[in-house]
Amino acid sequence: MSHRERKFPAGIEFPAGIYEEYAEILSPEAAGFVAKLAREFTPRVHELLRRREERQREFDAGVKPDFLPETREIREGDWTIAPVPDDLQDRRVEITGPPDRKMLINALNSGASTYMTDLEDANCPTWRNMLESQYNIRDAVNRTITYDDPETGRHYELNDEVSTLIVRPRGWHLFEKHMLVDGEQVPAPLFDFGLCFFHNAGRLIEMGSGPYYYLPKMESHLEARLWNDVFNMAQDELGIPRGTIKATVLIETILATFEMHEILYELREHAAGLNCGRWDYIFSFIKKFRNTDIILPDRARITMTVPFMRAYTLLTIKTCHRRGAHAIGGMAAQIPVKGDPEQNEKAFAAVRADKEREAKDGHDGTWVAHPGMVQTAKEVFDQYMPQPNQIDKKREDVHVTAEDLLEPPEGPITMEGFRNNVSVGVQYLGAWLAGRGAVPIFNLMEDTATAEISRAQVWQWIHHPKGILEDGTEVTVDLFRRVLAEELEKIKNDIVGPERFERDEFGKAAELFDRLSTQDEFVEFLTIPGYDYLE
Ligand SMILES: CC(=O)SCCNC(=O)CCNC(=O)[C@H](O)C(C)(C)COP(=O)(O)OP(=O)(O)OC[C@H]1O[C@@H](n2cnc3c(N)ncnc32)[C@H](O)[C@@H]1OP(=O)(O)O
Ligand SMILES: O=CC(=O)O
Ligand SMILES: [Mg+2]
Repeated sequence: MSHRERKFPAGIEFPAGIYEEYAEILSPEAAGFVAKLAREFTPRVHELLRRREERQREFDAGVKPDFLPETREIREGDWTIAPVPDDLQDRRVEITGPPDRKMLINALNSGASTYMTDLEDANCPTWRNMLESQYNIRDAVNRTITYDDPETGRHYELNDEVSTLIVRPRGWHLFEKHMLVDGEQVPAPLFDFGLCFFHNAGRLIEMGSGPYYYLPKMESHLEARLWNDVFNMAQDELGIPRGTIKATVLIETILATFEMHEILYELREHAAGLNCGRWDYIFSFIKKFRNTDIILPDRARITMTVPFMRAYTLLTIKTCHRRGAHAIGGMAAQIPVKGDPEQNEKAFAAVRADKEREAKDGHDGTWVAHPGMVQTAKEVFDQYMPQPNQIDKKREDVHVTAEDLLEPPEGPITMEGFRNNVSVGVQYLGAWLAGRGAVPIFNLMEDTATAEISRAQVWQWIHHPKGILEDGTEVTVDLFRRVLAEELEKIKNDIVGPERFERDEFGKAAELFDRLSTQDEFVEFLTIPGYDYLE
């Protein structure tokens, strides 16, 4: 039946229609469920986004974030989160990736403890991608997913033992323009979570697992409260007991770091831990303080061992363990390097070192971007964490102040760093506009969060009086445009080749990157203007 003949509850529209092959995903019942969530919660989403703008105005005026006086009792009180199910107890290696059919199968078969399938940083939100992802996830949950690669002839299917599935919906700042409820775009997280929960929660529970999520890019405990209310309503609607959903929150904004106890408290019936989303965290740090004195050096110098990043991860571990929650580490961007044994060895050594630091610090697990890295991360955690998790390592020796969290690392801005940001930024946008949300660039995994760092630095260095290269050259719009033109030539001739250069629409990517970098107002998320370019 075509979607036009199907009867949707009043007030629901799909302005671009529905691809017939994914029609079951947007059944009238599923769409009605999403619409209920949207009617109930859309006004609160807008209110919380306005609050983000207000706080930004405060930072622009010189106010520094701090721990909240009004929630002191929560920080000082003795409470823990509700127990987590067995299949979330041991999370030593978590693989992530977009819900592409082949990658879903490969990730679930990878030997990682869990797999976070990503509708967010690793995914480009075209209408087709959003529906196909839901379709693929549903097939994976039902264990019916298969894939036959037309290029290699290889057949893919799930092993008997697979990783525990966790889904990451988009963040509160995005709206799904292809579904309207009473004329308003549906908040993207409600669309993603709503469909996923509606189609899969019952089956997951039947199979002895549960509806598990990762929640991205939150900036306050009030945003966590909103998620908690969404979960309660969703569970009530489907007759699933409250507390069945388990959600891990990414601490990946500088503001969320000041409210970690509060976030866990709001979600205490549904919380499954916190994760150090390091790439968005760096982006958020640059973004929030862009109009202040704080300016960060080259992206390559902002490592996990600089003091403010260490302060953040150690405080996350201490906070989680006090509340009986898992503290998951983050993503090292290195992936296996094909055809270059020396670079390959370096990539593995970098991942090993990163995971060793995390395991020794007390993290209860970590992220990898590629199946080839699962074994390395597992070996490290097996060595330092023979038990399922190390929540009993309370890290009471850790003392982190607001000043520690806000101390920017020293270091130069170099021409090499500037060029790298320009090249990575435009290469990523080229891929993203062509529908791919995660790509290898210069032997590193790049996704929305890492690309945001590159383009935010370019904007800040152009607009900030301290945006001066170590050789004394001032970073200006003219310099940016010259470097962009030169980097585009290199990309076309030496990196992707003229054919992919055309196909991936580098013309549009350069136009968008120029806009993001040179316009006076900083764009909050590149995906917002980027979305206007998608069908
Ligand atoms: C900041 C953050 O938010 S981090 C979390 C979000 N980011 C991510 O999840 C990125 C995940 N990683 C990826 O998407 C990919 O690894 C990329 C794009 C970086 C590289 O992918 P490719 O170029 O395809 O890598 P490569 O060619 O080495 O892949 C080899 C095999 O591993 C598979 N593979 C690679 N990465 C993954 C993954 N993350 N999950 C599942 N399978 C994967 C490929 O599909 C391929 O399978 P095949 O041998 O059956 O054909
Ligand atoms: O989502 C993870 C991050 O590092 O950003
Ligand atoms: Mg992120």
